[in-house]
Amino acid sequence: MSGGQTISPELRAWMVAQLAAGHSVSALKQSMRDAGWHDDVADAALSELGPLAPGVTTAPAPPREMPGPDLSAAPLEIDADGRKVTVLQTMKNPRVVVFGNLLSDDECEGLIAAARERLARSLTVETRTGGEVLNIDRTSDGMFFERGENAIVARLESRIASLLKWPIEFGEGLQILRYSPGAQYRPHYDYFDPGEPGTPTILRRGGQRVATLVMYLQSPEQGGATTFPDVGLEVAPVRGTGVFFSYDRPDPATKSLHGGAPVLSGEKWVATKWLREREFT
Ligand SMILES: O=C(O)CCC(=O)C(=O)O
Ligand SMILES: [Fe+2]
Repeated sequence: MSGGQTISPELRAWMVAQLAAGHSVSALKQSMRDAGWHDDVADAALSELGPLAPGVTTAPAPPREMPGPDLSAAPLEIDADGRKVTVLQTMKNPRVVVFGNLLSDDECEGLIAAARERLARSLTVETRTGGEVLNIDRTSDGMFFERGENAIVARLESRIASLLKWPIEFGEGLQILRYSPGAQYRPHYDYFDPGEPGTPTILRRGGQRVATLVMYLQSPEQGGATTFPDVGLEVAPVRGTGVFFSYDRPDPATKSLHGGAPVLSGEKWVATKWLREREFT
């Protein structure tokens, strides 16, 4: 692209006015994205504004530290707190790593057994009170464990911290989801949408989510892959394995859009660990 010709005088005036009115660069970018601009074009337009908007830097933020396994020596196996976790597949953009031998069968069964009672209870409560709006985007049943709530959860959390080199305290409690036939989780981002009014409140508990580890506790018979529609990737939901993905900013450009494809037969159970920027309180 040739420099300096991206924006019309009208657009320039609008951008300057938005910034002068106190709107953030990211809000401006979101408006441009909503209007159909591609991120790289919006970035180029914003960088042209530089001299007109003193104090506003549009230079890319320095690379931040991110959770993730150390793959610098291309290991086939990683010792994670005493367990030999295998590296089955990796992708750079989006950042995706598929792990094998992440959990034992006993651990998978233990988590399911502990979650099952609570799922039953929470479903009863919901039906009785009519509370909790039915979410058509996610038709699985779910519950959360507290961090360190039982021995299996605690062991798994220290394994994850070692594997992904991220403090236990920066992780949310483990979420368990059960998908019956027909259930799915439509493609979504796990980070909190900066444009949503509730997001600043959510971010007070540990900042943004920066990575997700989905662990398969029970394979369905058919269906139920974890899909990454931007890159056409489908990860098979095989018990004991897991898929890790990270996103260094709350932006679709991370290509971290993902979902749980409909389960066609059998039941799929997953445990999800979300990692935050800071200590999650
Ligand atoms: O069930 C899956 O494969 C995906 C789960 C997921 O996206 C989530 O828990 O955020
Ligand atoms: Fe997700």
